[in-house]
Amino acid sequence: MTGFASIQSIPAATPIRAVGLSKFYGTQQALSNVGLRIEPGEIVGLVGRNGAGKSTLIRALLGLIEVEAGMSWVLGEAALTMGDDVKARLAYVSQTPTALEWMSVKQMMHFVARLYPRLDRDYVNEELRRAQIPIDRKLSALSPGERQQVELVRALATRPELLVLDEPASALDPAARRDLLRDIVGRAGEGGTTVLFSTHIVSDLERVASRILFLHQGRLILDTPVDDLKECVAQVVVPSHALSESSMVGELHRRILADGAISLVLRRSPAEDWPDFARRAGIRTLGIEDLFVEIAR
Ligand SMILES: Nc1ncnc2c1ncn2[C@@H]1O[C@H](COP(=O)(O)OP(=O)(O)OP(=O)(O)O)[C@@H](O)[C@H]1O
Repeated sequence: MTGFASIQSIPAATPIRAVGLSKFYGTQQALSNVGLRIEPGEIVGLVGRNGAGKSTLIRALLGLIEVEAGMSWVLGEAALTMGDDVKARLAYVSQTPTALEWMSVKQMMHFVARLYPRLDRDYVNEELRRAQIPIDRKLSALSPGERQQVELVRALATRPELLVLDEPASALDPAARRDLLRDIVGRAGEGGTTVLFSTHIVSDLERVASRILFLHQGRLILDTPVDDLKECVAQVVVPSHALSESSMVGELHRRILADGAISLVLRRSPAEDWPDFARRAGIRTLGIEDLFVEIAR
């Protein structure tokens, strides 16, 4: 009984944790000192412009690439030396899946079933039938959308504790995308699966993510619950003489407008008020898409 009680009180391992991740490709810095922590059951959306470093971050978090600085842990284990037991609790779908291309869909699923005893074959059969995937066709002969669906079915069928998806919906049609999002929400809600996914599709984020990570030029400039975004991130436009050149506390982004004024994107904590100068200038709240566009300019 004592043993049972103590097992119950052990906290679940943090699905993802990272400190100080920095990555260079040659002289180009793709990640700059990124730290984060994702808790069990969260659905976290990772956004940022093309080339912002999203895929690099995902690969670094999972220990699929080496980094110049920092470290990450997956389900409590150092990512670079993750054991098979942890790998079996994790499912990852890359942006452009290329593995096992010479196999048919059916052969690939049989192969995966041998590696993952937890693979839910009924789910595989049902989902492949529902998506009308030609299961005798080679993976290399599928359309990009079909290929992406097969990978997602494979990943979801292993009933992972942690699901990491890099641009999972990029090749999917609206119906397939809706099914995927429904599945993700269902898994997180009922099954307690933790989900990290990158996307450019802002409406997908708004529909399913509980938290948003905004990556810009390799830096994690925003990490916030989606519900706090409207309250805590805003744009103000101020005359250039009103600001010093150095960036201020809570400043996420600044740019000079055609008339010389400065557009600032600011962040505050829910407990704080906006600074006086910002309230005087006028606060414009930003949705995810507005924020994306403002920072992308
Ligand atoms: N293998 C590589 N060699 C050199 N540079 C790379 C490599 N992989 C990525 N990069 C560069 O690192 C930066 C980040 O790339 P990454 O693929 O992580 O961005 P991303 O945010 O996923 O982009 P996208 O939204 O277009 O998929 C880019 O400037 C990219 O050109």
